[in-house]
Amino acid sequence: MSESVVRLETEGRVLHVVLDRPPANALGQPIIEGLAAAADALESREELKACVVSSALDGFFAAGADIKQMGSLTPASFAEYRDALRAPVERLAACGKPIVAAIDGLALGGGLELAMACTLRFATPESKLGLPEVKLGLIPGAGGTQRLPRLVGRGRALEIMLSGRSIDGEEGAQIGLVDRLVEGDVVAEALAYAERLANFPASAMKAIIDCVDAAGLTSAEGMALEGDLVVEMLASGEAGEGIAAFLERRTATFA
Ligand SMILES: CCCCCCCCCCCCC[C@H](O)CC(=O)SCCNC(=O)CCNC(=O)[C@H](O)C(C)(C)COP(=O)(O)OP(=O)(O)OC[C@H]1O[C@@H](n2cnc3c(N)ncnc32)[C@H](O)[C@@H]1OP(=O)(O)O
Repeated sequence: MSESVVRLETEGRVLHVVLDRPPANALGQPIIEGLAAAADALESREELKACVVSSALDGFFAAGADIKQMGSLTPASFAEYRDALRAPVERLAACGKPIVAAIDGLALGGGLELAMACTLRFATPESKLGLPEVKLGLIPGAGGTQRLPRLVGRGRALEIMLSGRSIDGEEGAQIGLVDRLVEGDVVAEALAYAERLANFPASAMKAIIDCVDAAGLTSAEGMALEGDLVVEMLASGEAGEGIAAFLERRTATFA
């Protein structure tokens, strides 16, 4: 099932990971499995030297964790899926090969967290990026509270996560969340960039990434705290109201 919603296409020495789970690339089990398969390929196939992650869906990169499946989860199963989603995302972040997220549309919640786990983000000006978990009574739980501050600074990260607002690609490029603003075909540009990188030694590219990230885009303590608190939020009645409101297409009312 996962191979149909996450296509792994080899283009020379570049792995092109295409998310294709209508209607919004919600990060449910099939996509989680597909991302794990992508991490397997990057870790095991030496000939693959770079990667692009894109979406086959018009208007969506990925709209985040699957809210439709969230409402039925207990805190224990939510924690299980938190770890199931985090695992491939962190493996991609740690694979030592450059990964470009090619964003043309909505990258929200876990969708943006996936993009932030990539080495670079290329986006169109009209793309929308955000961590709206607070609107559901949740918090980002797949590394967003760790990576966003290190990419854009503490203040901007807090302003974005506390408000749950989305920013467009232009603003993303201004604050350092988007590394290349692309008018037109962002996937083609990302693939062309990745193909250029694939001509360089894998060891040198890994060394550059390792040195830049030596200070870490995440900390073990921070990831542990985020992981515990996202489950705590789900266990609170607030997240139940947030999830129900989304499913009932109404505005949530929090205490
Ligand atoms: C079995 C696996 C369990 C899966 C749960 C995993 C739990 C583990 C999580 C722990 C880690 C946390 C990870 C992360 O930090 C948490 C999150 O990502 S929470 C979700 C954050 N994202 C959002 O809040 C966005 C919600 N969506 C919207 O606000 C809007 O849909 C939109 C994206 C702005 C688009 O709006 P519109 O253009 O008006 O379109 P619609 O609203 O009608 O949406 C179209 C269609 O897509 C469905 N959809 C959109 N987003 C999601 C989603 N996140 N999950 C599931 N489905 C989604 C929407 O319901 C519509 O479907 P349709 O009604 O047409 O069938």
